Amino acid sequence: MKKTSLETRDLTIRFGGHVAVNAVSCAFQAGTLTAIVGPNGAGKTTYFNLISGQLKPSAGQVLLNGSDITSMPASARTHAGLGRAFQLTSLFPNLSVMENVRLALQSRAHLGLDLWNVWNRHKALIERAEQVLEDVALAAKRDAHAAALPHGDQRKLEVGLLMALDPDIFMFDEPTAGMSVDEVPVILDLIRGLKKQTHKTILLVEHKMDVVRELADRIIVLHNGTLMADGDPETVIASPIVQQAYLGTAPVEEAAA
Ligand SMILES: Nc1ncnc2c1ncn2[C@@H]1O[C@H](COP(=O)(O)OP(=O)(O)OP(=O)(O)O)[C@@H](O)[C@H]1O
Repeated sequence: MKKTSLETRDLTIRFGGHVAVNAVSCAFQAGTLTAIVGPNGAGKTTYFNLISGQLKPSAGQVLLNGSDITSMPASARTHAGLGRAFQLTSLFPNLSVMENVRLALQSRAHLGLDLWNVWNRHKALIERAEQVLEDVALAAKRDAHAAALPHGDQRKLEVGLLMALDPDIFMFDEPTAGMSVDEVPVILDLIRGLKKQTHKTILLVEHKMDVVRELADRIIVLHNGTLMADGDPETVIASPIVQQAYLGTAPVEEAAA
């Protein structure tokens, strides 16, 4: 039995009269990549925002390793091991690619004051930063300002920063959106690599069904903020709700009946 690392219980948020996430109860396990799918406006990003602490729920709870973190701020959740790729605009656009990765690594390492130790760890940190840049295929652009990178490279850097933080729980929100076809495999390879670390929990919001089909161990479907399906990829992809949402067959209400 795999260990539950993250759980939401009856998680709900209302914007005025609109219920964007509606009583979603779901447990996520270490060693499992769960894909979250659903039509545009289904509530996927809002659900992520509630988990990572960018939004406060109207009702319900978020639990991390069994502890209630519903009122914990986003930064404390990151320190507790919940990692999400953030938009670069909120990071350090005027620093180089390398400096951004080093800062992410440093914030994780909590360097102390023992100078010898600082030097040794500093060396290890530089090596690790080099590795992260290799992994996201940005080594050649290490000195470029983050803000000057083309969109696809910025997305790769976001993922690189997340890798540098090395959280227990990885949250990816459409990590390959807007990337060119030759950039996509870099990100998919990284996620494949993460899956081999069986103590990691991975959540992936993704529209591309071929990516979902290949990577997911489990799929959950959100529709109008409600959890509509949950199961192994084959079963969920074949379900009427997914067929309708992605392939435009019978209307959902009919299909779900
Ligand atoms: N801050 C907000 N204020 C009001 N309504 C919001 C807010 N954030 C999201 N919504 C609404 O909540 C619903 C869910 O939006 P969300 O972005 O979570 O959907 P999504 O499944 O991620 O969609 P997409 O696949 O298009 O990214 C939408 O109807 C959206 O308009």
